[in-house]
Amino acid sequence: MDDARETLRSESINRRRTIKPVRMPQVSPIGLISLLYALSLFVFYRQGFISGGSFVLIAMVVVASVAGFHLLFRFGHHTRYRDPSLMLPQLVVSLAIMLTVAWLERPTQIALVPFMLIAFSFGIFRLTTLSLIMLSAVCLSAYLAIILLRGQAEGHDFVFRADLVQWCVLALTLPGMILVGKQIQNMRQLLRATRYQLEHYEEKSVRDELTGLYNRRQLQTELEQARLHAQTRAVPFCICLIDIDRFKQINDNCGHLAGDTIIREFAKTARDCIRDTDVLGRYGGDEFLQILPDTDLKGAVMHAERLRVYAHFLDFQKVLPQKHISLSIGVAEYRPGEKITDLIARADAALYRAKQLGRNRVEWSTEQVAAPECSQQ
Ligand SMILES: Nc1nc2c(ncn2[C@@H]2O[C@H](COP(=O)(O)OP(=O)(O)OP(=O)(O)O)[C@@H](O)[C@H]2O)c(=O)[nH]1
Repeated sequence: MDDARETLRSESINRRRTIKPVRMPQVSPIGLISLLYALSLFVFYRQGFISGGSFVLIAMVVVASVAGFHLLFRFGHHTRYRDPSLMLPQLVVSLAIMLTVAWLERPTQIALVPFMLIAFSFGIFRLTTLSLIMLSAVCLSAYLAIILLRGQAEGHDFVFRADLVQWCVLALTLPGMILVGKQIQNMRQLLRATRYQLEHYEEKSVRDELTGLYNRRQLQTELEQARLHAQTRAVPFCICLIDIDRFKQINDNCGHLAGDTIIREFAKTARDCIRDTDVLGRYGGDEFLQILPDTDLKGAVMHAERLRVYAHFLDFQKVLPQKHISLSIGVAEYRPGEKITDLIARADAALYRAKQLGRNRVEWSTEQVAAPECSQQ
C-alpha cells in the first residue's frame, strides 16, 4: 500500500509540475567574467599599458576557452561529469589565464584581484568547501610566486612591498569569502529541505490517509476544475457516487480492521479501473466519488456498471465470510450552469434510489438526458 501511495504521490507531483528539460546557459557566468576581463584589458591596451599584439593574443585565448566550454555545453558533453555546470574546470581555466596574464603583463596585475574575487564568488555557489580551499591555496601560491620572482628580478622596492600587501589582503579576503559561501550553501540546503517538506505536507493535505486517494476537499477543487473545463470547451462531464453496500454490517460483523482492508483494496481496484484523465477520491466513509471528464451520461453509466461488476468479483475471502462486496452507484451528468452542489445532490439522489431499489445496482439522474439502456446484474 505504501508503494501505491508513493506512486500516487509522485504522479500527482509530476502532474502539477511541468517538467522542463534542464537548459544550460549559452555562455556560463564564468565565461562572461572571462570576457569582461578581456574587455578590461582593452582599456590597458588603449592606455598604452600593453601592446596590441598582447591584447589580441590574450583576447583570443579567452574567447577560445569560453567557446570550448560553450561547445561542451551545446553538445551535451557536460552531462557526463558529476558537476554538469563544470564550475571547477571553468574556474581553473579562467584563473590560470588571469595569473598568466598578470605574470606576462605586469600592469594588468591590478585587474587580477577584483576579477579573481568575482570568479571565486561564482565558485562558492557550486564548489565544495574543500575544493574552494584548495583552489584558493593554489591561486595564492601562484600569485605569491609571481610577486617573489618579480621581486627577485626587479629588487625589493616600494612596488614589491605594495604587491606583497595586496597579496596579504587577498589571502585574508578569500577565507572570508569561503565562509560566506559555506553559509550560502547551508541556506540553500535548508531551503531545499524545506521545499521538499512543503511539497510533502501539501501532498498529504489533499490525500486520504487510508486509501491514498484524493480527499473530499481536493475532490471539491477537482470538481470545480472539471466544471470549468466542461464550460469552456462545451463538453460533457459526469460524476459517479459509489457506495459499498451494507458496510456498517461488515464493520459490525468482521471488525473495523476488516472494513479498512475492504476500503483500501476496493480503492486500489477502482483506481486501476479508471481512465488516466478520470479522478477518483474518497468522499467520506465507504463512499467514493469519481469524476469522468469529457464523458456523457451513457458512457458514465457504462463505466459505473463495469466497476460494479468488477467489484462484485473481488475476492475478500480472507476478511469476509460472504467473500464478496457489492456497490451501489449514482451517476449524474453536469448540466451547463449548474452548481457543483446541485450536481452532487442529483448523483446522491440516484445513489439513494439504487439503495432503495435493492442495492448492487447503478442508477442515474434522469433530469438531463434520455436514460441509457443498462441491464442490472
Ligand atoms: N472500517 C471503516 N469503517 C468506516 C470508515 N469510515 C466510515 N466507516 C463506517 O462505514 C459505515 C458506513 O455505513 P453507512 O454508509 O451508514 O451504511 P451502510 O452500512 O453502508 O449501508 P448502505 O449504505 O445503506 O448499504 C459506518 O458504520 C461507518 O462507521 C473507515 O475508514 N473504516
